[in-house]
Amino acid sequence: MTATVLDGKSTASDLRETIAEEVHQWLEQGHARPTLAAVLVGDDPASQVYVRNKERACEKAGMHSRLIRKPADTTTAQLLELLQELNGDPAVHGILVQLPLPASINTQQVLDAVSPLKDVDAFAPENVGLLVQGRPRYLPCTPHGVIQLLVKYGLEFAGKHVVIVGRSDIVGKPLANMMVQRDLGFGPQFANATVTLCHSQSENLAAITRTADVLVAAVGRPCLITADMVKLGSIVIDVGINRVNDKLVGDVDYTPVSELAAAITPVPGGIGPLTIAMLLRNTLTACQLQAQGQQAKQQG
Ligand SMILES: Nc1nc(=O)c2c([nH]1)NC[C@@H]1CN(c3ccc(C(=O)N[C@@H](CCC(=O)O)C(=O)O)cc3)C=[N+]21
Ligand SMILES: [Mg+2]
Repeated sequence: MTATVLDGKSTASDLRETIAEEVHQWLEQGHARPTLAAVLVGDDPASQVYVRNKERACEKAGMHSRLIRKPADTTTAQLLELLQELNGDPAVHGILVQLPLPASINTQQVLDAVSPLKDVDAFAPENVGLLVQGRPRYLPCTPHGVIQLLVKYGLEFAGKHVVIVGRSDIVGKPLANMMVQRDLGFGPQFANATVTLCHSQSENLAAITRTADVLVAAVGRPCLITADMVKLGSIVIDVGINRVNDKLVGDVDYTPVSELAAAITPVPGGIGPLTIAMLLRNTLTACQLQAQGQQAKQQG
């Protein structure tokens, strides 16, 4: 078997076009231009690339992006002050604090300072709770991208065994929460999974992953998923982004696994571009929610 390669790049491009049209209509109705503020601390080269991609994607979709660069020696207190300003700025709708932050910074404290209404990463406890309860305000960008790609290719997963490797707050945990729901708006066939969430302490990892109908790798370790860990005819989603000798690779040993799987995502060109498209979606949603809030206040 040779796997279908799931094209995240073209799927993301289609989604961005749809979002751009919605932004256009939104502006025609006389609303404010959706604006994302991205906070980048220090000079991590990978973060520079992501943030630049996000900026470019925003502009192409008709949104504003405001990049706020801070030196690596910025203090936690200074970031808290910056976030208070952005929270209070009515021209800023979405706020993203690019991770990882320098080790000297209290990351949790900084993330907690982002207003839940502007939290386009869906990291805030309130937004995580709403998602767990099946009534999300924002869908987390990378997990949302995974589901959008499965929807695009008609790869239904209701009742299937989805095995996620990696329990991060940015991918593994929220994706598990999404896939287990009854319906998040993609239809019940793109929900209702039987989800197993694995991590570094899981015993017999390969025995579990071999039972996966859909296997998601989200750890950040090259070649973590080898062919012996994959069921014939399964769907393999590689969320890993690793730089090896200046080359970008995922967490999956791609060539041997692609000979077993029915469908597989490449790296690059898989989930990464979808993450950015879903960030644009959340920025538009943020702008719409804040316009509603303003209207409610005026009607008081
Ligand atoms: N607050 C926060 N939110 C994030 O969503 C967030 C973050 N911090 N920190 C870092 C991770 C990683 N991430 C990626 C986004 C796009 C690509 C992407 O577009 N990748 C391209 C290749 C890009 C390249 O060439 O480096 C691809 O896979 O084809 C990758 C990774 C978002 N993250
Ligand atoms: Mg820290």
